[in-house]
Amino acid sequence: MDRTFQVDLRGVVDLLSHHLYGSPRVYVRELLQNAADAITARRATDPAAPAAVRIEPPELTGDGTLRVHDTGIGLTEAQVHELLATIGRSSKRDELGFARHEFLGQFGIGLLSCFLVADEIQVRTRHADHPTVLWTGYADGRYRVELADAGAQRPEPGTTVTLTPRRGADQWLTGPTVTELAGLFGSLLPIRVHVGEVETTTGPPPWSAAVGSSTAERRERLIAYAREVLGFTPFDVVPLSVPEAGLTGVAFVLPAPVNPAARAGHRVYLKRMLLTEGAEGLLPDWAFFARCVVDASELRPTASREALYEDSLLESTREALGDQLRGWLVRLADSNPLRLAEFLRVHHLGVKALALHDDEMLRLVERWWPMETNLGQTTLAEFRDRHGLIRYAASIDEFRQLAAVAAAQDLAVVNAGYTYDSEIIERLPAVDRSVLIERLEPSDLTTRFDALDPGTALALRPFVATAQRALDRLGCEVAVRSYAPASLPALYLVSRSAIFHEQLQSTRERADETWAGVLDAIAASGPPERPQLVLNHRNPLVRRITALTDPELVGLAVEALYGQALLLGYHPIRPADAALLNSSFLGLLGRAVPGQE
Ligand SMILES: Nc1ncnc2c1ncn2[C@@H]1O[C@H](COP(=O)(O)OP(=O)(O)OP(=O)(O)O)[C@@H](O)[C@H]1O
Repeated sequence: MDRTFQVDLRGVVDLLSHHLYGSPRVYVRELLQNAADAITARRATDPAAPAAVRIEPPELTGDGTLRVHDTGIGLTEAQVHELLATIGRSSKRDELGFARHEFLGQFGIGLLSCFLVADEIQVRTRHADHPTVLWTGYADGRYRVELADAGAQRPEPGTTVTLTPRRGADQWLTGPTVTELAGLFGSLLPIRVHVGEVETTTGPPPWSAAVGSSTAERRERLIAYAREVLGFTPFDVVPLSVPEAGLTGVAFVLPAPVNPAARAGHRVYLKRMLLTEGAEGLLPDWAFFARCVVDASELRPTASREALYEDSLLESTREALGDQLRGWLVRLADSNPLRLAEFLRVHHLGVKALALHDDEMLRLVERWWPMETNLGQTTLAEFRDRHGLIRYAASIDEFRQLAAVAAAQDLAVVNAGYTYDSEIIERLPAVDRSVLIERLEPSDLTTRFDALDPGTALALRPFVATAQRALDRLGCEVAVRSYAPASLPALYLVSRSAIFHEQLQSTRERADETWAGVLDAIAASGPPERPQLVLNHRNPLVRRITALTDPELVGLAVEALYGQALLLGYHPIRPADAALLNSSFLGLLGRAVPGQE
């Protein structure tokens, strides 16, 4: 024999309050929603019917209850039995069970949220000329349906919901709280809502065309709205519209940088009822510089009505909104580059992240974002115009090591060590094949240095041999060249393959046998170029050192130059380097300080 499920209402209410709804305050939203839907339903057949909701908090009812009156369609006795006695039953779905477009509700559980704050819910309702019906439900699952006495008939169609607060929940029903919640959730509703004498509806959304006669006025109004509701003065206001989702609204561009990883919360209304002040997933991740306030009629809520339901419509809406923000950026670049520069100063990380997969944004960054170079700040486009190609150092350390020396050789270099910069540069040729790029290889610099004349080179051979002996154990090659600036005595240059080999070596020392074997195989694939200490023959001190005859002093001096070049070039100091720095310093000090032990 088939049986029917029994429902433990207390269990369901517990589930709702602890696992579905974030706070008991949602009961106000659910009541407003039912009232608004009932009015919509009545007006579908009687467009001239009144459309008003009045909430009377306990301060006005005087008996400790809260009452919500609406001029909606009301329910017949049969409907009361059918709709109010079955959890999950709703009049707002079509024959196929789909949510009906014109209504806010769809799940058939909203009224239950009143049990979060009330022990008893009473619904007094009248549909058209039918008699007034009284339904009383209790938190323990009992309910009663009765017809009202002749003297207690409602004079007009509509519904009054009366809540008797549960112990400890009175604060959710007080006048000030209900006024605040009715304003929060329902301020944009297209019907008038009063709590006592106070109207909590404010008319159409502030971005709608009906508000403010001119665009400038509307903008001012929106800026004031952002200040009041979101707490900041926006950098700009971008109108949004996605007809497919029945969405209208605005994006407020934030005036200060935000952490791109921080989830952006948007204020979302569905059919003019506040869904949430912190919706996620409305904009693409890269658009973290904007906060939206939107109203949509086609997007769906999750059952808790506190978030947007992730479906293909939300996905295409997100894309459309992303396009609109991108369009705003491109327009700004064309119409007001100064303003764009200001925007980029604040939000360049977001724009750069976007440029990694968006050609238009890539061009925008190339044209407008000033990058650090060893010849001052310039945009990539200017740099390319001036130098024919984009030469860049891919890390900040590499740039620091080489910037001054490269500049002295008339070699312009972009510092592409900041987040996304080298990826952006490397992506440019894919979008515009005329763009030439070249990653600066530190060891390439030596090819720009002047060789010494053969006579000098020959005379320096003994010195180079002694110096080389001193640095052999550090795996470093010694060379003498002549280059600018003369003030720089020595430069330590490592090719990228040598850096890789060094990292491989230090991992090898810490690795277990299997892993070490793998690393050895990689290392065997090609002998690394050795790092070079390039002494500068134009430097007066270096000249004096090359003239020394005492091999011990030559060793100490070269070791000291090696250490100094490492430090100046921001190279990592290995234990062997640290020991050498120490011994060469003490050795030189020992030589410098006169006297016997
Ligand atoms: N004020 C009202 N006037 C007329 N009918 C109402 C009213 N409140 C509730 N109802 C009826 O009771 C049904 C159940 O209401 P309930 O709030 O539980 O669910 P819902 O509004 O249909 O969906 P949701 O769970 O999404 O709010 C509604 O579908 C509606 O038919």
